[in-house]
Amino acid sequence: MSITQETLHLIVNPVSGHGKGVEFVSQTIVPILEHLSISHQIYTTTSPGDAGNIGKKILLSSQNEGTVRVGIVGGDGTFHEFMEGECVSDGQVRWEVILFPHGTANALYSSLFPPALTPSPLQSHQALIETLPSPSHSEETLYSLLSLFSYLAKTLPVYLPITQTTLSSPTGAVEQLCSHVVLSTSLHAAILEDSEKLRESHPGTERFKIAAQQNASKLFYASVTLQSQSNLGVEQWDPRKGDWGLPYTIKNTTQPSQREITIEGPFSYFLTTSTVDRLEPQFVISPLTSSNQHEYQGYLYITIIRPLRDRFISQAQPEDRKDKLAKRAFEVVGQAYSNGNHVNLTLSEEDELRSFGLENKGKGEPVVEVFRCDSFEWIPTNDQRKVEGLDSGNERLVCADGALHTIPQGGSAKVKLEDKKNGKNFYVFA
Ligand SMILES: Nc1ncnc2c1ncn2[C@@H]1O[C@H](COP(=O)(O)OP(=O)(O)OP(=O)(O)O)[C@@H](O)[C@H]1O
Repeated sequence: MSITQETLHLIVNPVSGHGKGVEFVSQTIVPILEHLSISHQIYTTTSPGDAGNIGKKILLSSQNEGTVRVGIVGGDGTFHEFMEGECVSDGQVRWEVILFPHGTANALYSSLFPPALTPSPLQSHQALIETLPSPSHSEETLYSLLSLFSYLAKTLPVYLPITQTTLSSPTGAVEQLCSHVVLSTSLHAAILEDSEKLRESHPGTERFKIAAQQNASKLFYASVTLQSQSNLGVEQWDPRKGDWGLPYTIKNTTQPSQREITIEGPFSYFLTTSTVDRLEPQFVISPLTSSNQHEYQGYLYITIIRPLRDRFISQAQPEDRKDKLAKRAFEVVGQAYSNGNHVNLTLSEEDELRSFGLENKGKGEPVVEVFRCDSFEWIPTNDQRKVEGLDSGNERLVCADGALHTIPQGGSAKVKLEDKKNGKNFYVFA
C-alpha cells in the first residue's frame, strides 16, 4: 500500500515483553487493518533507540505537518524512544498514537485501561468485535486491542503531557530529558540503579527486591520548589476531605506565594507522573494522576515521603532507625498494590503507647504527601547535618522513564510540562 496522510505507521519492537510483537502484528493487527482497508506501513526496530529514528523517518515522509497516526507495538521504553526522537526534531505534527501493550510493565497502557475495570471497556466495543475477521480472539488479545478499538470507534484521542527535565550545573544547562511515564529521584531512582548492577548475578525480578532492601532505609538530602502558574497555585491532596486544597504539611518556611512553595528534605521517596497512575498493572503509585486531560495542559502529580515527619522514625533510638525506616517504607509503598491506598495512610496524632501505627484516613497528617503543580526544581543539598543512624543515598540521581541520569555537582533538575502550544503534541487513543 502507498503511504498517504491516512496511513497507520506501525512501529514494532521484536524483543520487548515476551518478544511476541512481530507475531501479534502479522496474526492479529494486519488481518484487522486489511479487513477494514486501512492503509498501513510496518517498521521493525533493529536496535535500542531505533524507534526514535523510525519516528523521524515517518516525520519526513509526512512533510513535517498535519496529523500522523502511529501504532506502537512494544512497551513504555519503545514509546519513550519514539517520543524522545520527536522531542529533538523540529516537526509541528500532531501525533495520534494507538498503543499495543507488548512490553513488560506497560505502565501507560494499564493506566489508560486499568485491568479488571467494571464494566469492561470491551462491552462498549462488542458490535465492532463481532465484525472482526476472527471474532474468537481471547479476552487477553481483545484487551490488548482496546486502543485500536478506540481509534476505530472514532473516539477523540487523549492529550499526553510530556515532561521536560533540564539538568544544570552551576554554569548552565547540561542535559535535556523528555519523559512520558515517570520522573523520579530518591528511592525509586536508587532501586533502578542498584537493580541494574545486580542484573548478572540475579537475572530475575528478585534483583528489584534486593535493590529495594538496599535503599529503603536511606535518606536523600534535597530541597524542592514547586511552582504553579494557575490561579489555584500549588495544590495538595487531602485524603481526609477527598479533595485538593492549599498545601498544609509544609512547616517552618515562609512561602512567597501560593504559586511557589519550597519543601525541605530529607526525602525517602520522590516521584512525579503526569500521565500514568501506575507503573505496573497493579502498582498504583500515583492514584490521583488523571490522564483524561483532553483540553487541559496537564499537571505534574508529585508523590513524596519525608520520613522525619513520622515519629515512628524521628523518635526511634538511632540504632533502631534503619530497621524502622525500611519497615515503614515497605509498609507504605506496599499499599500502592492495594489500589493506591498509600495516599490514604495518616500518621497517628496522639499515641500514648508510642507505637506510632498508621491509620486509614485518620485525624493526623498523611504519611505520603501528594501535590500537583506545573513545574518544580529539585536541588540536592548534600546536607552536613545527617540524621544519626541513617545512611544517605545519592540525591543527584534522576530517573526519566527508567533511564538514569546524574545532576552535576552543585546543580539542579528543573522539571516542567512541555507547553501544549508549542506543537509536537502526542495524543493517545484511550
Ligand atoms: N531489535 C532490538 N534489539 C534489541 N533491543 C531492542 C530492539 N528494538 C528495541 N530494543 C530495545 O528494547 C528495549 C525494551 O523495550 P520496551 O521498554 O518497550 O519493553 P519492556 O522493557 O519489555 O517493557 P516496559 O518498558 O513496558 O516495561 C527498549 O529500551 C529498546 O531500546
